[in-house]
Amino acid sequence: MIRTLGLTKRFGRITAVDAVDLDVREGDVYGFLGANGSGKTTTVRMLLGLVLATSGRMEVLGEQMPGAGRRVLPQVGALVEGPAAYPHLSGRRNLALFDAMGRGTERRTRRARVAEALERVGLDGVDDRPVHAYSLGMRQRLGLAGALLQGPRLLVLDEPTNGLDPQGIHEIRTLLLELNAAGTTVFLSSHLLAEIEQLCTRVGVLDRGRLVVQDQLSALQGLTGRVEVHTPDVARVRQLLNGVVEHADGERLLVRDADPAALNARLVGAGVRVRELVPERRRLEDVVLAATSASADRFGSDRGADGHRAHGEAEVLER
Ligand SMILES: Nc1ncnc2c1ncn2[C@@H]1O[C@H](COP(=O)(O)OP(=O)(O)OP(=O)(O)O)[C@@H](O)[C@H]1O
Repeated sequence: MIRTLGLTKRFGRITAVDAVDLDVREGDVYGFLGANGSGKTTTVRMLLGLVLATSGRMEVLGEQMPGAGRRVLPQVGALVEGPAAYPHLSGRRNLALFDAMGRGTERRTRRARVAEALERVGLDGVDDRPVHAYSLGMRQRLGLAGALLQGPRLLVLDEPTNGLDPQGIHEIRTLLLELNAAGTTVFLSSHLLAEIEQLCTRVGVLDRGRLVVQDQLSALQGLTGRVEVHTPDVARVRQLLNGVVEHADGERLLVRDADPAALNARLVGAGVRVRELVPERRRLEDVVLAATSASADRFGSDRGADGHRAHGEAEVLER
């Protein structure tokens, strides 16, 4: 759905986007993650033909961009930072104008299209208020409604939950998952790890303009080769598994063992009361922080208890 090769954008001496190779596949909910200033918005703007690339190639829906923009963009719903609207007009009126500007949109069905888009984003009850009376969250929803008008094959959203309260974030997340289940590919940028983790199937991470990670979320959250065991019989487990208990925190132990079933059988066989036993998975946060060391603090979290680098693969990709 989106492929770029060596996509680069320079603003004078600043390289905002540096040789990025994006690979967004049909059916993905692709999370484009990066700290503030890492180049997300600039990339999104290039994909939509709003900014010209300095160098590199881009394909959207299988066609070369920006050349094929007239054919491609009507099939792409977009929400880029700070959606614009006429403040003195209602949300409904704004959407009708927006729809009228779209290519080949049928006038006869406009009213129904606008009503459906307003309903989808939960604005149908307040649609006659002028937009200047909208909260930031309502404006964001209106922008999203605009992106949905044409029933797009691909949605490109720059920080779609910006300014929304937790309830609003939950509603947008549900909406995006519904749209995706109905066949829409979603590409969204965010600086929020938790948002990406809850929503996305595939993840790309930008660090100072460079794509340092790109993989399926499930692969990034791969097994660590450790098993987390919760038990009141901590001393007994330590005695039984001499040397492979790597970490203990109260009744929670981390055991170096790649076979949870065998471990469980051994512990239970020895009379240990096992409350919970799960294979440990890498956290997206650790993968991202390992790959973006210089900007770690900008994601607003620490490196974890032992400060370790989580994953060799991410280190290879690191500059
Ligand atoms: N029009 C411009 N002129 C000069 N520099 C720019 C321009 N647009 C962006 N930049 C610079 O390019 C870099 C990347 O900016 P960009 O807005 O793409 O990042 P971002 O990841 O979207 O950040 P944010 O989350 O804060 O929106 C920044 O250093 C920014 O200052």
